[in-house]
Amino acid sequence: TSPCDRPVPATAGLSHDKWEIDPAELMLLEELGSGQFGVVRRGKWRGSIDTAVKMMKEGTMSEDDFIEEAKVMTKLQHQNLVQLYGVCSKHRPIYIVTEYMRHGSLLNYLRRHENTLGGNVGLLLDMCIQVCKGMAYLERHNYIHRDLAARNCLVGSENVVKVADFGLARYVLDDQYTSSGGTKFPIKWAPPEVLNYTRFSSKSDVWAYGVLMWEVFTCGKMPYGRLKNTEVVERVQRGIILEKPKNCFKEVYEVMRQCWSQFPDDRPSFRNLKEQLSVVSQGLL
Ligand SMILES: CS(=O)(=O)c1ccc(C(=O)Nc2cccc(-c3cn4ccnc4c(Nc4ccc(C(=O)N5CCOCC5)cc4)n3)c2)cc1
Repeated sequence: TSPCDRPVPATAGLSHDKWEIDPAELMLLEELGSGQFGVVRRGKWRGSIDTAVKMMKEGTMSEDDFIEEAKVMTKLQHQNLVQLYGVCSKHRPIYIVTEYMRHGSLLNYLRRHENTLGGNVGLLLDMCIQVCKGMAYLERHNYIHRDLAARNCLVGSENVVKVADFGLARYVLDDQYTSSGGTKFPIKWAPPEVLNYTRFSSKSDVWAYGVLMWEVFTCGKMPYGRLKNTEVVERVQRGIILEKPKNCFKEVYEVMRQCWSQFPDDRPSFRNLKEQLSVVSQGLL
């Protein structure tokens, strides 16, 4: 066959996929935790940038689809979203590299600091408002989280709280986690339309946000206590909602109740929640 006589485009080889991180620029440090998805370690990127590196165990996620989505996720930038720096996808396991949050998950932080946080309603409300701001940004970009909960938010210095792993749930392969009948499905954070039809939307994120507010004001209690998933589904479908936490102002509980309206359209948007919560915050403090 005749050699290709087309000129080589000037950009050939220069296409630095900016969401692709060179593992040689990453120095892996101590383990931060692990789960069925693999291990998370602290890392230094380009010598000085603190990162968290999620090393995704093979078979836990549909990697090619995730890598494609990573291009979009790196563009989602907000002070209350854990920034995705990029991925190392040229080897297995793939690495998901994000900004580092030094105090770990919001859930563990609430439980560890219950004695100091419990009485500080202003701080608890501020944490809720920070999560709401991150979620309002995702809502504005028509981006659905699908697994909003205190365990999926992270705490940094000066009580900064950020939303993590937005959209990641779509790529988890474990159908115990993805199907609403599965043992790992987050039933206690799901509204009726997700339980019945797996219909996710920003309004199903708002329902989950109401449960996150309850987690914050109970300093990390398990919603519905030790009730079995089937019992929770039955209650949610009958319109029974979580009770008001002890040290929670009724104005704050009123916001949670709105998030738990049976019909998605009756729930506020995150944009509206942000306004309501700042009025409540000014009124109470
Ligand atoms: C449902 S799923 O899609 O399969 C899924 C499941 C799990 C995950 C996931 O990322 N999990 C996970 C597990 C462990 C650490 C992370 C994890 C992710 N991060 C992203 C940014 N920063 C962090 C971070 N920071 C931590 C964690 C723990 C400590 C710590 O040791 N502390 C003790 C002393 O006091 C301070 C805190 C410190 C910083 N931990 C994330 C993501 C997706």
